[in-house]
Amino acid sequence: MSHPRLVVVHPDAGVLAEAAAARLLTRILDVQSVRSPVHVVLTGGTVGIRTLARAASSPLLAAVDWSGVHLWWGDERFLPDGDPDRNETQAREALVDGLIAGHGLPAGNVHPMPGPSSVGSPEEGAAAYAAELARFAPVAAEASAGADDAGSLAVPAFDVLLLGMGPDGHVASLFPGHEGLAATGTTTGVHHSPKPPPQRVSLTFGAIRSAREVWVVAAGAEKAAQAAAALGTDGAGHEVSDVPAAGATGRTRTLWLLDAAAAGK
Ligand SMILES: O=C(O)[C@H](O)[C@@H](O)[C@H](O)[C@H](O)COP(=O)(O)O
Repeated sequence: MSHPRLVVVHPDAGVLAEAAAARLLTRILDVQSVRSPVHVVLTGGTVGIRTLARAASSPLLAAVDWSGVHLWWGDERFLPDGDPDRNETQAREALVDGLIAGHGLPAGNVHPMPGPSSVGSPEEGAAAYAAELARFAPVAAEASAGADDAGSLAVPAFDVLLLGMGPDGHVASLFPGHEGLAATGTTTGVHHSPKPPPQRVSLTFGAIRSAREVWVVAAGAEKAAQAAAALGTDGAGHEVSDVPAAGATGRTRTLWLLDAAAAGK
């Protein structure tokens, strides 16, 4: 990794979500002052969704030109459209549908990962999403810049990629010891997820690491051990296969936004 991770600790999960939301909106504003469109990857999980809900309540919301923003997902639970447990459903309820209804976000700029309502398997969903990602990929040269694995990755130039982290150190739907960790390309189907539901679709590490900035948001004492392991502050060496969050790095910046409990304080 060519740059250090920046760790910012907030007193509690509420302040963390508020600060992450403000940071996200400000980052979108900064990016769209120099380029458009802006590509943001959302995450599921309680902290990720709470961050979106706080963004929906922010006065900064109206400062963003949402017509030039595209929203993607880092992973999705392989559930029917509209299922309340889908990351997309929760994100739409928290923020996205309000952006479409009242802030000029084009519905076509929202790119959910397919589920069983439209494809037959997580693998089919992964393939369909890879094709959608490729539709928005910049020229191959830029797309491959900074990608870890050889060859260009056909994904948009993600400006901010949000990730939650599970107590086992998973990010997106890349779980310790799972085959998805080694997946090449941009997306992968996931089975036997230790976190329900068992079937999912996820970006690969290659797609995650292609992002300009990767932000990991985590709260709660149950995350402290894996956060320390991922950040290398527990004094032990850890393989990414054991602590997937350790492999979540951005091309220009990797930001860890924690509450005090997840920071072990
Ligand atoms: O589909 C999911 O569940 C998420 O994408 C997953 O990666 C989540 O972000 C982490 O499990 C953290 O979730 P919490 O913030 O709820 O602990």
